[in-house]
Amino acid sequence: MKQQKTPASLILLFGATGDLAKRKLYPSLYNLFEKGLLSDRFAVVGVARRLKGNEDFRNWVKDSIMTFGERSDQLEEFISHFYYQSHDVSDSSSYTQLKQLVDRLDEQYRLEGNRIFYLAMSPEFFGTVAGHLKADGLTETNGFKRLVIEKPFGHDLQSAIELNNEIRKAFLEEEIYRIDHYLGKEMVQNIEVIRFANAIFEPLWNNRYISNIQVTSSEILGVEDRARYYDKNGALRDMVQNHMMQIVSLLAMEPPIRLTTDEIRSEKVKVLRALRAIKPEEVHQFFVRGQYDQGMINGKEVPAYRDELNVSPDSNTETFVAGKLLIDNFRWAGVPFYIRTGKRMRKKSTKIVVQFKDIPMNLYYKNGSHLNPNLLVINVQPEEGITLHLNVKKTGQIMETTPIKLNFSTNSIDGMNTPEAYEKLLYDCLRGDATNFTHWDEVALSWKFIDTISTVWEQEKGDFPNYQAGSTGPKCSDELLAKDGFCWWSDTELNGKKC
Ligand SMILES: NC(=O)C1=CN([C@@H]2O[C@H](COP(=O)(O)OP(=O)(O)OC[C@H]3O[C@@H](n4cnc5c(N)ncnc54)[C@H](OP(=O)(O)O)[C@@H]3O)[C@@H](O)[C@H]2O)C=CC1
Ligand SMILES: O=C1O[C@H](COP(=O)(O)O)[C@@H](O)[C@H](O)[C@H]1O
Repeated sequence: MKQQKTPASLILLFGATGDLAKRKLYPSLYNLFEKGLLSDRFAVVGVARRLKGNEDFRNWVKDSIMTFGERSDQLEEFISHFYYQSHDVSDSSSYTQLKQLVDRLDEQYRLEGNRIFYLAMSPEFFGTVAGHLKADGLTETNGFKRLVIEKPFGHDLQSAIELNNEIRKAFLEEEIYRIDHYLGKEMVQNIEVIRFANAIFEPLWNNRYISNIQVTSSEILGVEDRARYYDKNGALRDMVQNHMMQIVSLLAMEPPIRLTTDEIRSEKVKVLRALRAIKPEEVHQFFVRGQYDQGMINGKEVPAYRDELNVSPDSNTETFVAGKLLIDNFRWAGVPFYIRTGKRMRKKSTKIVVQFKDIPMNLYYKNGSHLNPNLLVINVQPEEGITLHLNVKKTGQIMETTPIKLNFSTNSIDGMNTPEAYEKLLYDCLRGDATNFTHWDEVALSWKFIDTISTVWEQEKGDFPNYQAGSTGPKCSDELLAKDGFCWWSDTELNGKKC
């Protein structure tokens, strides 16, 4: 099917000089433009404080694309659609002027009143901006209006409810696009296709045949220059509440009756509703945490988390989380979903491993054959693809088995994938497809689950630091699986070492 062009639209980008806009949004929009997927009738208005005017802004965007994207001869034409307003979002008087600019561009580019409001700035401003957009008439338009909102969506359930109530005064739920960039990743989107387009997987996709599922997202990076945000949030809120729980929902959901936004979301929500709530006294049994110490990464010494800029020297913030989730429904009763994420780990890798149950009997034991469990590995990044681990006969005279891998890999276009994820999500949002954005019900249910864990962790001092930068995380993470008789399928194990 040929990809459709997006409808004529205006993108009003708050936080136009920020890191996210520069590294991800401009290169992604440019890719859409270059591929001919962006309507010729588009305009972008950037809002921030530090630049002076259109010219300054266009150079800024150009620089972003030349640094983080690919330059081509269409760049000048692309940036001619960019406009800027220097504006402090807490200053109520600036919105009238912004409305005039937006209305003028609407006419100039024949945008039919279609408006995307993208909030790529600190969450403390989300409510204020949404309120002004309505009060000052920017949301009064004949076309569509959509609010794209970045993470974090709240700090806990209560703050998320408050934020949601604020933005709902100006936008309907179906007009709100809550970004979870993992949902824009090629292989995360592929989970659904692997499951629902292959007769060999779906009949086995349940507690009769699967022993456990593991989702790992490890990063080499530390907190970089985001410590002010990160130290108040930690890995549980930064990665687990959103990305990891979204992946679990996609792995565990029932087949939707059709591939519409509502049907898919409704199945994901059912998974989150079936998630077994952890009681405060059970937190240690189900979740463990870590914080990195100094160590070596790629031959370079890196500091401990507590020595990073803007991190408190006695910080109790976790940079690593591993947990066990149980889904109490007919399909998944008794199957643990293990999740693990951490900063300053040995490798950048996001991977899902589905471990199938052992067959009832090993007929080949007499020749010393150890049968490895069958595994389906979904490589999300940096490699993209799937690997199926099977046992076959070792070539030769005796009936001996040997493990093999059937491998499908698609080389990722952008190495780390993230710009591509934003490109897909921007494209979806412009076309009004909210499937790969999180619904309020999903946000609320995942905060409800997470809140018990964070409350317990905040009340107790973590035994930190407890893992070296450049390692695979703290010992307690391995112990979490070992007590259930499993181990993490890291690269060494996947490459033949026994688990
Ligand atoms: N960076 C990333 O990789 C990711 C970021 N996010 C989320 O995206 C959002 C933006 O993050 P990021 O780009 O890193 O943040 P930055 O701190 O880099 O950028 C913040 C932006 O907001 C603008 N701004 C700040 N205060 C005001 C104000 N009072 N009035 C007008 N503009 C203001 C800044 O511009 P100026 O100073 O010129 O006014 C700047 O453009 C956050 O919610 C973050 O959690 C999510 C995932 C990844
Ligand atoms: O949302 C976030 O994700 C990134 C990791 O994203 P990836 O696409 O590189 O896997 C993480 O570094 C960041 O802390 C978090 O806010």
